[in-house]
Amino acid sequence: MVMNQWEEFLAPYKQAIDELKIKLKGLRKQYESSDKPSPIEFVTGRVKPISSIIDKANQRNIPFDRLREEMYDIAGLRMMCQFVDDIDVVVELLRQRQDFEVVEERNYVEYTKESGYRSYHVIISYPIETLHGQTNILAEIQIRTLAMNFWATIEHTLRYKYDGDYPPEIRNRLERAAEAAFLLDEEMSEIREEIQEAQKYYSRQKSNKHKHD
Ligand SMILES: Nc1nc2c(ncn2[C@@H]2O[C@H](COP(=O)(O)OP(=O)(O)OP(=O)(O)O)[C@@H](O)[C@H]2O)c(=O)[nH]1
Ligand SMILES: Nc1ncnc2c1ncn2[C@@H]1O[C@H](COP(=O)(O)OP(=O)(O)OP(=O)(O)O)[C@@H](O)[C@H]1O
Repeated sequence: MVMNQWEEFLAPYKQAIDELKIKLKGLRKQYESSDKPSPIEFVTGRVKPISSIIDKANQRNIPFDRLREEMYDIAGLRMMCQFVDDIDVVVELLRQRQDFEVVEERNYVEYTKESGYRSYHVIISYPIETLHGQTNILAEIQIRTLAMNFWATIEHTLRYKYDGDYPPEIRNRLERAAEAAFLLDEEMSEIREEIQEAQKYYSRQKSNKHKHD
């Protein structure tokens, strides 16, 4: 594919990411204006870089004319949560939406990957309105806690450096870090109510202060 063919191919994915970021960030805003604590801490999204699409297509033998059907992470979003239990709440919110359809779920929270990776993945089919009519694209939403995200971000960077083939010392440290992230999530869950009371108190103080400013 030449450059403007890529641009044309990626346009609906860019549009999907722009729309979905607004929609999913909107969920957090709705929680903020209610008195319920938000299960969503923050949302990010990206369109997969062209070089990464080409590498993955080559590794998996995916012909370019099958990319829309077979590569489901060209549009990718992440929803970060404070607590492990929030992940289920977010997944349920996604399942109940009318503006897209959940086509697959992968539970790497319960079934941790061998690398130590934990996250809940939801693949959706999302309708995009274009000049040529409606088209459905696949997008991947990764839902994870802040601790899971910290580990995965560091591991992703190292994976690039070592091409997934870690020296034993690094492998060992990554395993211990995954264990530490797991324990951190457990500890935070134990003091969840305490934390949420404090957050409620803090946001009440903040809004009182604004009223008096
Ligand atoms: N940092 C990190 N991220 C991972 C790992 N495994 C999966 N992911 C993330 O999850 C995405 C999808 O992973 P999977 O559900 O395993 O999909 P897959 O097609 O079997 O494998 P990938 O080649 O990793 O896309 C990846 O593109 C990464 O963003 C991991 O071990 N470490
Ligand atoms: N679903 C997602 N939401 C937000 N960011 C993502 C998502 N998936 C990957 N990213 C980020 O996008 C950047 C480029 O990702 P890229 O697609 O090359 O990585 P990857 O997910 O590891 O890919 P691959 O599956 O091809 O190994 C990285 O910083 C990665 O962390």
